[in-house]
Amino acid sequence: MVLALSTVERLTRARGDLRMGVPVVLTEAGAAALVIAAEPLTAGRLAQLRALGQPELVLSARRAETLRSPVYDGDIARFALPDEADLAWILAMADPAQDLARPMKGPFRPLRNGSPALHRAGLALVKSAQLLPALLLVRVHALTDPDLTRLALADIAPELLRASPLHPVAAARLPMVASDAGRVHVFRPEDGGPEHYAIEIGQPDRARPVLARLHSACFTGDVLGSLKCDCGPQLRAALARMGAEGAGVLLYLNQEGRGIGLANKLRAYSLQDQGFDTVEANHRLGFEDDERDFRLGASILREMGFSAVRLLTNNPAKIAMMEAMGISVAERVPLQVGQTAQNADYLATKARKSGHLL
Ligand SMILES: Nc1nc2c(ncn2[C@@H]2O[C@H](COP(=O)(O)OP(=O)(O)OP(=O)(O)O)[C@@H](O)[C@H]2O)c(=O)[nH]1
Ligand SMILES: [Zn+2]
Repeated sequence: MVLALSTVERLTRARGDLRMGVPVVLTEAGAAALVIAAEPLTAGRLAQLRALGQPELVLSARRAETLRSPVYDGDIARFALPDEADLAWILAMADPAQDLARPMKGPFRPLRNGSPALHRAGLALVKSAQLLPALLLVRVHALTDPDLTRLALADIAPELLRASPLHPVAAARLPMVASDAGRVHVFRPEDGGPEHYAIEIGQPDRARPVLARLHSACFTGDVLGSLKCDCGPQLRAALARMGAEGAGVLLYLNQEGRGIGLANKLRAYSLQDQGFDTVEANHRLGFEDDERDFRLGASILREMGFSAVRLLTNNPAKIAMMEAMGISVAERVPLQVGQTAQNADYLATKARKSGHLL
C-alpha cells in the first residue's frame, strides 16, 4: 500500500527540511530545481549543489535594492553565483548585519532570462519557514533521490502558505492577577505549525460584542519587560480591563516579531541599533513591514462562537481584517499604555509609516 502525503503535509515537511539545511525539489511542467535556504547552508552542501549544476542565488527585491542591484522580476531578484563565492559571501548577501561595516561590493550578476516562477515559489517557502529570504537554486534534469521532499509549483500557492484551520485541543481554568475567572484554550493548526492561545475572562455573552484583544507574541516585551516596545504593558492592560469589566477574550497569537520570528526580530533590533527604524530594518532583512496573518485571530474567535468584538487596538489593519473575515467590530477601544523614552521613536514610526492611531 502507498500512503500519499497531502500538499499541506509536504509543505510542512519542506519547511522543516529547509530549516535543517536540506534541499527541497520544486517541479513545474517538466522542469525541476533543487532549492536550499541560504541561512543554514553548509560548505558540504554547497559543494554538493555545485556538483549538480550552476547554482543561482535568489533574494527578495527588498534585499536586492538594499544591495543596490537591479531587480528584473518584481518582488524577487536572481543572481548567478560566482564560482569563487564561498559560504561567507552567500551569507553576507543574505544577511544585512555587516552591510555598514563591510559593504557588499558589486558588480553582481543579475539574471533575467527564463521563468522566475520556481525561484519565487522557493523564496515564499523559505520565508514561510521564518528563515532569511535568500536561497540557492540549481536546475536539475532527472531527479532520482526519493528522500527529498518534492513540491509542484501549484502546491506553493499563497493561500497554502498561510495559516491553516485551527482546532481546540485543551483548555483549563486559570486564576490570574487580572481575574479569578480566567480560562486558557490552546488551538492547534492542521499544518503542524505553531499553536495559538485564547485567554477567556469570565463568561462573555456570545450574543453581544465581546471586549477582545489580538495580541502578537513579543518575547522581549511580554516576558523580559523590554522598553523598546509597548507589548508587555498592552498585554497586561488588556487583561486588566477585561478583568475589570468581568468578561473578555485575549488571543495570544504566536506571530513573534510581526510574523518574522524572534531570530529575525533580533536581527532587526541590531539594525535598529545601527540607526534604521523598525520598518527600514524589516526591509533590509528582505521582509515586508508586517508579515502577520490576522485571519488567524478571526478564525479562532469564530471557532469560540464570537461574531462581534469591541477591539482593543490602535492598528487599523487589525480592524479591517476582522471586518473582511466577517467579525464585526462594534467599537475600537484604544490601548495606549507603556510609552517610554526608549520606544518613543518606535511608536512614532508605527504611527507615521504603518498608520497606527495615536
Ligand atoms: N519585526 C519587528 N517586530 C517588532 C518590533 N517591535 C515589536 N515587534 C513585534 O510587533 C508585534 C506587536 O504586536 P501587537 O501589539 O499585537 O500589534 P500592533 O500592530 O502594534 O497593534 P496594536 O498593539 O493592536 O495597536 C509583536 O509581534 C512584536 O514582537 C520590531 O522592531 N520589529
Ligand atoms: Zn514588543
